[in-house]
Amino acid sequence: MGPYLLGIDIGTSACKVALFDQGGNVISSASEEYEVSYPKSGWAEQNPEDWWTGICRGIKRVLEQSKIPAEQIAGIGIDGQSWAAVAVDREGNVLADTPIWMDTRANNICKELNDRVGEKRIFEISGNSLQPSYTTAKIIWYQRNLPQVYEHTYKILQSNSYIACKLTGKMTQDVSQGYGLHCFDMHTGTWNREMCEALGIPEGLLPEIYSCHEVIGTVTDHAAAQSGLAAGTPVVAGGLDAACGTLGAGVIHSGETQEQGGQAGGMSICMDQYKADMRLILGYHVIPGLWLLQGGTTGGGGVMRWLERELADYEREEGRRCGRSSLELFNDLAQETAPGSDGLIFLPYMAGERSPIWNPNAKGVYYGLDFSKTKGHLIRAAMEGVAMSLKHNLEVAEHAGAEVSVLRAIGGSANSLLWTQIKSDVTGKPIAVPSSDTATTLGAAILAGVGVGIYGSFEDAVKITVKNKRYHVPNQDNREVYDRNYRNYLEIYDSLQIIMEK
Ligand SMILES: Nc1ncnc2c1ncn2[C@@H]1O[C@H](COP(=O)(O)OP(=O)(O)O)[C@@H](O)[C@H]1O
Ligand SMILES: O=C(CO)[C@@H](O)[C@H](O)COP(=O)(O)O
Repeated sequence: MGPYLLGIDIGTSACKVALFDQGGNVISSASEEYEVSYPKSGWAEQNPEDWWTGICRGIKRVLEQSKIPAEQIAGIGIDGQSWAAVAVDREGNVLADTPIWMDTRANNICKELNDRVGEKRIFEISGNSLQPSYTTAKIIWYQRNLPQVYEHTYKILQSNSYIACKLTGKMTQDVSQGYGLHCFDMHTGTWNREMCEALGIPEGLLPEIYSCHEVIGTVTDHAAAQSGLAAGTPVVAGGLDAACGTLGAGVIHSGETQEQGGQAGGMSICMDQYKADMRLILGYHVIPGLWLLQGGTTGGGGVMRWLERELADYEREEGRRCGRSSLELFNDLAQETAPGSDGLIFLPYMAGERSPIWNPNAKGVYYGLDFSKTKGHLIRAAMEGVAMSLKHNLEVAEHAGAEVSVLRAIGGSANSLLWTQIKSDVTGKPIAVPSSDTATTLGAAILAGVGVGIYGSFEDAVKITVKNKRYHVPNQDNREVYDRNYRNYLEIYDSLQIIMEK
């Protein structure tokens, strides 16, 4: 066993693999993209086998670039996107593409369960309102719509536990991903038999629950041959991407807050006491004894990814010529536009919206177009709209009693100085950027480091590994224009909601 730790992140747009030394420095890293398919309105699926293929490719690249023998890896941690429902048979074979966290196909099932079981009862046990994005109703959807899949389903896994299973052969459920299921008791961190029965989810489908840093097994010979890892390397249970990113950003004490800019946006407020709110999302942190009160939106970095896909033909070409990315050139265009985008306002509800409005029928909207508006306006307004959805969630959390001071940014969007500054200006909160591209994989690697005993505690691990890169302070000159736009942002949704429901 050597001195290195491997973090694996199953993001929505790509998987990332990063090799760290014990000081938290990235020795090498790789990212492998994959697709989300949207076969019908409200559906968003991925093939878990694509995650595994990407991860194997990523691990090989990381080992090759670093020239570090796989035997030198002391432990592996995996984090992943939330609320998948990976149906596997007894051998761990995937039986169907999984609906991911953006998928709202089970909306009617949620309505039915909320009526039958009772919204309040569900919320009191699970700490969350029952909504279609979560795993719960997706299982019932399989029961009703894919009986041939359901019949052969041995367990339902989450994204990280599926990859942990590919590596070790063990089927597990980590505590931080428990929040995807409303038969998970958020007070005790255990499955709740009574709620399993009420919701119609057989307890046998649910894997045994582990702490996120617990070693669940070691890399099998088969997985070693596929991935290039050394057989026998310890693997910990891992956790939710947002929670691992929270750890990797150094958010480990009550009152500290992570801001998230992956495909999804939002924030996670660390708490040492149970505090739930129907409009937000409650889960366990990857650190025992702590909870995260989260705002989780559907539009984060994904909004920019969509704009880039649709509008960046010129910037891609130009970027190749000048050695910059199309997203960097997009940032330049947005920078040329005035704060407030001259009144252009964007609602980032690109796959319905999760917290705090929970409306699967919500739509993305540009309001305020006229002939003077440019591509720069479209980009900047999109950045501002995502920042306003963050502000909306923060306001609800603060109203519910949470205290938020500094935000610590994670995810690809934090690569953009402009976007991070906009988020700071719009929310009025300072934002520290610890290590934008690697916070999530670092969190996963820290779990492995604590699990195999390299770090004596999470506190020690964070002190040693987490570094600050930048600090953004709200610019008071922009306060008035952003406050005005935010009021309009809320009003535009209120006015359009009735049309969105049709
Ligand atoms: N320079 C940049 N400017 C704006 N957005 C960026 C930049 N770099 C990356 N992003 C955004 O980051 C997102 C990817 O973040 P990441 O944390 O890797 O997401 P995920 O974990 O969901 O796959 C992309 O959707 C992209 O829009
Ligand atoms: O639901 C959450 C966190 O609670 C989302 O953040 C998803 O887990 C997606 O993460 P990214 O792929 O956007 O990083």
